[in-house]
Amino acid sequence: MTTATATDVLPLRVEDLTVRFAGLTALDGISLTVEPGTVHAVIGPNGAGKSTTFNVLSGVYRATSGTVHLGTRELTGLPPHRIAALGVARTFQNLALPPRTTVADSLLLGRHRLTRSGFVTAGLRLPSAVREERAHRERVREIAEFVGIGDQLDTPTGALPYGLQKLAELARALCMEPSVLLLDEPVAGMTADERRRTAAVIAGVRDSLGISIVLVEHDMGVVMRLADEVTVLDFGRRIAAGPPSRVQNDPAVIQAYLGTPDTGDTNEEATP
Ligand SMILES: Nc1ncnc2c1ncn2[C@@H]1O[C@H](COP(=O)(O)OP(=O)(O)OP(=O)(O)O)[C@@H](O)[C@H]1O
Repeated sequence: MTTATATDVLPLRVEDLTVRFAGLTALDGISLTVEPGTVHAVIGPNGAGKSTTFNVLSGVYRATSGTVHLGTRELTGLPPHRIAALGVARTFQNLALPPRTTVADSLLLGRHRLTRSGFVTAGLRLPSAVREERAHRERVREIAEFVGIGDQLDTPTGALPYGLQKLAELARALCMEPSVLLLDEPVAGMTADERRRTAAVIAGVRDSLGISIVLVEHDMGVVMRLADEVTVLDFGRRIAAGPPSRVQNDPAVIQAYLGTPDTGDTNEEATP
């Protein structure tokens, strides 16, 4: 499987990002840098602003102020398809693959922006279009094998177990040949086995492909094992940042997850 080289992957820089919705400040001056080839987790209690961060990075929401750059290229304000074309791919919290389409064809959809033959040449089955499609199918097979679903290429995605559907979605994002991958709760709803398997694939995407990953995830075990760097949000503000071991023991983070001691509002499972 082809790998990205250090020069292909640029840092993703978020600077002083603020997003307001009709009086509510969802993000309040957030800054973070995703270094090339690292996993950067964005965590925080419900409503902290994680999804809003993702939606700005992928162009779904517009920033009220602040900037996002990939290397020197400004992404702020670009529409989602332009951001994707610049190499920032995302997966969704909920399954988004067409259930009756085979895994192979679903992954081919991910290669749409890399397809050069127009649909007339493809429709006429010109040799150039046939060659191009064969090359894309070969790459789809490689990527499917990389995430461990190579023997499911002819299966309709809807017939796969849940964990494999999520991996197919990750594979579709990889089919865009991104340099940055935004993963929105990639292990949510999975069994322990599926979580382990998916975490290993994500580590492989970083270690073997050199792709940078922004990870929003509630499963603290997965975050602490995978992340090189963690940014913690609470009520739209960055309350801590650093390597997992440091963030895990930060009193502000513990307090944000547990609630203030005098409210008695505790949630042991969510403790980082
Ligand atoms: N489109 C929107 N319109 C209005 N308010 C929004 C919108 N999107 C998010 N918000 C608000 O912004 C705040 C941050 O929400 P966000 O979804 O980013 O949090 P989150 O950390 O992803 O939470 P969760 O873990 O529950 O998914 C919340 O108060 C939310 O209600």
